[in-house]
Amino acid sequence: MLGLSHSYSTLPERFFAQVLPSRVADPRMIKYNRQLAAELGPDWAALDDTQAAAILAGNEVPEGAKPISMAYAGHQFGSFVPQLGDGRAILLGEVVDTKGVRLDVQLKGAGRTPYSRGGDGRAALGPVLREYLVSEAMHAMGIPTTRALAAVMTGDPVYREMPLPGAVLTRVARSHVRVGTFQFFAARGDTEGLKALADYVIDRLYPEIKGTKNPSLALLVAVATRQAQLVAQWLHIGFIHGVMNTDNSSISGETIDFGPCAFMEAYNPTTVFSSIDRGGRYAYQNQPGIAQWNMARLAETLLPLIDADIDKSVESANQAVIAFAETFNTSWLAGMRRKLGLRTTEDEDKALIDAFLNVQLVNRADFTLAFRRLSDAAEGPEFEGAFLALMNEDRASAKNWLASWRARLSRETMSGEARARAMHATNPIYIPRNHLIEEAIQSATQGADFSPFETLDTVLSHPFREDPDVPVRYTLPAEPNERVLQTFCGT
Ligand SMILES: Nc1ncnc2c1ncn2[C@@H]1O[C@H](COP(=O)(O)OP(=O)(O)OP(=O)(O)O)[C@@H](O)[C@H]1O
Ligand SMILES: [Mg+2]
Repeated sequence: MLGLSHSYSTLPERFFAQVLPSRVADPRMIKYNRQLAAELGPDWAALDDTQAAAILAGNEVPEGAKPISMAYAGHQFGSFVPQLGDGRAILLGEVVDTKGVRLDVQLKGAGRTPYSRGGDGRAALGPVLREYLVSEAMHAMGIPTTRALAAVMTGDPVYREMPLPGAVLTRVARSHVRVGTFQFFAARGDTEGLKALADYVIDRLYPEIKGTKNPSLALLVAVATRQAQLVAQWLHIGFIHGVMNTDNSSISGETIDFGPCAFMEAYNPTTVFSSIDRGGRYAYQNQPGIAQWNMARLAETLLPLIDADIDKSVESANQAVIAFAETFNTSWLAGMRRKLGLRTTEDEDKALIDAFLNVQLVNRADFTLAFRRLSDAAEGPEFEGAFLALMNEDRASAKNWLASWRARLSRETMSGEARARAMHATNPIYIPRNHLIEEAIQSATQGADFSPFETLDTVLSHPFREDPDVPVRYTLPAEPNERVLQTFCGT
């Protein structure tokens, strides 16, 4: 008994399709996330790898499961597609975890569904490993995200440009409802459906809103707030989502869909990796604007629920969308102050931060290491060596900036040691660097060797604690010959 329950399938039938996972040839566990399994409950923790593989590859439908795929729509690269839905994802059910939080347990890559359109319903091993590693790394860095409970090999090939090993990822989320789920009903003029969906997510994700004067407006404000905070956190660690379509924008405010995501190394705000993002729509610096655009699309769907008077509705919704910018700016600035070791606030801090980013830009410095080695330097000027070694193009600019930073620090009361500790707890040393992920994927795909994946997963589980036993290459940007210039959408 895995304690599966089913709140989403109490919604009207048009919200989802009942569908069973397709059988696979030879399920084999790559990695069962036992820590997360324990959070789901003792029955999940008690599964051995073979039992878990059979269930999480979809071959054995556990007692109490009622598998469904969810309907949704979405704007993809700005164009509206009225009918998407889980084309390869199947929700086994929900579990109330040991902390009392209701979580979706969903198989991604579990076979065709009524929403598959032309697709095969499957996932290749590479994207499954990428999603596992990056989503768990995000979690370890304290960023709201879907989690990875398991990666299982199916024993069946999937055909992309070539045959590749197939795999299934088990994803755990506070909810898989997306902006695109609201759009699905709005596009059909289905106000009743919208109301039922809004009530559902308020009940499950935003219970504090229940009983307020205008719950639909409060919902918009709450989602926009979480999205603004989320994207600020992405920018703080150099994360580029890569495919911020409205169907990949979560109502719970979790990071979802790690298809073409990647981390920026040398700081450059125009960085793009995704092979399908040719216009750079989802570049690093565009992410807040795009998230706000996505919130405008959510706002449009909620208009009929906000006020019977459409003008009033538009006015309130507009304000909520405009407020996104302020929430984002506040979150971004607060996080950047933490990254610089500042506790107090001064008006010129934004300029100090921008100047630091500019020093990184002109020096083509690694964004992650620049902040980490600055954290080391917080102990005192004698620890500046490693920081300055990153600044090879215009070291004078880095030295000047350090002087202005130290002048700013002199107006704070924290000791250098305490500041270094605080900065080390917010500036990661280990991030999922693209070439390390690629290396893990290559050796798993080509040589069935999962040890680089295992090692990387372990290293990424302690992003803020530098471990002298971990080889230094896990902290370094790619060498020119290792550089990954593109990531490919995981379909
Ligand atoms: N191999 C596939 N077979 C069928 N449908 C697919 C496949 N890959 C993607 N899709 C569908 O195409 C749409 C957009 O794909 P996208 O890459 O955003 O999603 P995804 O990575 O499958 O899923 P998610 O957003 O759930 O992480 C979704 O409706 C998705 O279910
Ligand atoms: Mg998606």
